[in-house]
Amino acid sequence: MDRAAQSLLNKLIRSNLVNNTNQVEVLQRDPNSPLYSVKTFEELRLKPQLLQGVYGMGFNRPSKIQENALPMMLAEPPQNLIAQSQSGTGKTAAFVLAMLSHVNPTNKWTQCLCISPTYELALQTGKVVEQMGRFYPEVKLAYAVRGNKMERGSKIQEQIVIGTPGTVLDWFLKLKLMDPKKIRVFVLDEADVMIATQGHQDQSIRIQRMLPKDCQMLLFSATFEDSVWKFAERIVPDPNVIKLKREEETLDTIKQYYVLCNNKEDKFSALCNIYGAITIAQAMIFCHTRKIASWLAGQMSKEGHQVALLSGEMVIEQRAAVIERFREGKEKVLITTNVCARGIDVEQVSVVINFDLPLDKDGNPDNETYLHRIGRTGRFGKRGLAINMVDSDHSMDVLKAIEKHFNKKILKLDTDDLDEIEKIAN
Ligand SMILES: Nc1ncnc2c1ncn2[C@@H]1O[C@H](COP(=O)(O)OP(=O)(O)OP(=O)(O)O)[C@@H](O)[C@H]1O
Repeated sequence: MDRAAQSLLNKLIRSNLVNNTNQVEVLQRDPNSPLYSVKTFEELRLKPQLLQGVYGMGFNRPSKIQENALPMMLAEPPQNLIAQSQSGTGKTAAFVLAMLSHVNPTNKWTQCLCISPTYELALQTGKVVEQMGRFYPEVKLAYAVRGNKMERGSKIQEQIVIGTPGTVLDWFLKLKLMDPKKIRVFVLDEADVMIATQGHQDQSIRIQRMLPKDCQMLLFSATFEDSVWKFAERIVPDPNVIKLKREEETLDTIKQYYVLCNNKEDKFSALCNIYGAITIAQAMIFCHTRKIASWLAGQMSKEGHQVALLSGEMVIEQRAAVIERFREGKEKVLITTNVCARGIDVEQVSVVINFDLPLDKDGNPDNETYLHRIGRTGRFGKRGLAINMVDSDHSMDVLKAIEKHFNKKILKLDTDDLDEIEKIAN
């Protein structure tokens, strides 16, 4: 699954703010100006209509990233900002609030422009604008996305435009629907997804160059590799920078076991043996390929074990529905592949089963994915259980390598010893 699809999926399944106790790191453009952060939305002196919108969305107080980002974004004169924090920490809500605050509704032209990597992501952001601006109906929103046919030369009256880079360029240059010189706030969302497409990267830079020097530039990203950082610096001159430090994932509270099997069928029977024990809580089962995942799901169902399958063949909406059912506890066991499950946080998962051990594309042990998979159990001090299925000398080597890498013992488990398993699962 590509990054844009992953990001969209994350948005569709997220029902609330990602729980976060991490520190925020702030690098100010002008270190002499006092650092200003807010603990309440009132302190921001938002327009009453917007404060109403914020509370209407069920937000009580600013999230970690919003505490620092909002005062900077709403400052006079406007400040440029690069903000990085993992998805679901409130970035979209923050820049939407900034756009809505800076708009002058009596001016019937585009003043705020936000670009997103895909059509679907642009629509998701638009929804947030609509929700948050619910009590501010004078402010209008237009979507610069493919399929939104516009007549050449007709001027856009909407104050906020959200779109994809190609269509935005067309609206500026070919169709002359808006005047780049009148843009006051420019937002580039999901920079890490944006640069995954070379064309988008070039288009974004072209757009940025057309904007006035004093236009406020804001850039957001969930990750911050060097390439994203380089791109960010080209888009945002003299930036303030806000980063959310990532939570360290550890394996301390997770008990790890392995089960010795001969082949895939053997692994399947071992799984059936422990099904009863693992369904005391919720479990995720990881397979190496879609094919194995659907085979396993089929076999489990035939045996009368209820399982859900999350697979790459499904469209985003179907995947979101499966994850939603799992999250609600309607499904106890979710069978999936690596790719599908990246970034999905389901807090109540307490058992992770590696039906296949994680390998990178060269077939070597993939420690990072291992941590990622089993790190989702044992969160917030809860205890977790990881069971690895080993079915060849090679997979035993992989297991040993993982054990060595994390310097944590992975114990042998006998799946015929039901008493033992019950004890562990409890
Ligand atoms: N201050 C807040 N209080 C409560 N909920 C909030 C707050 N800010 C945002 N949320 C909610 O948290 C969820 C994630 O927020 P948001 O989409 O803004 O995160 P994000 O960092 O932009 O994520 P992504 O990287 O996927 O774009 C949304 O459901 C949003 O409505």
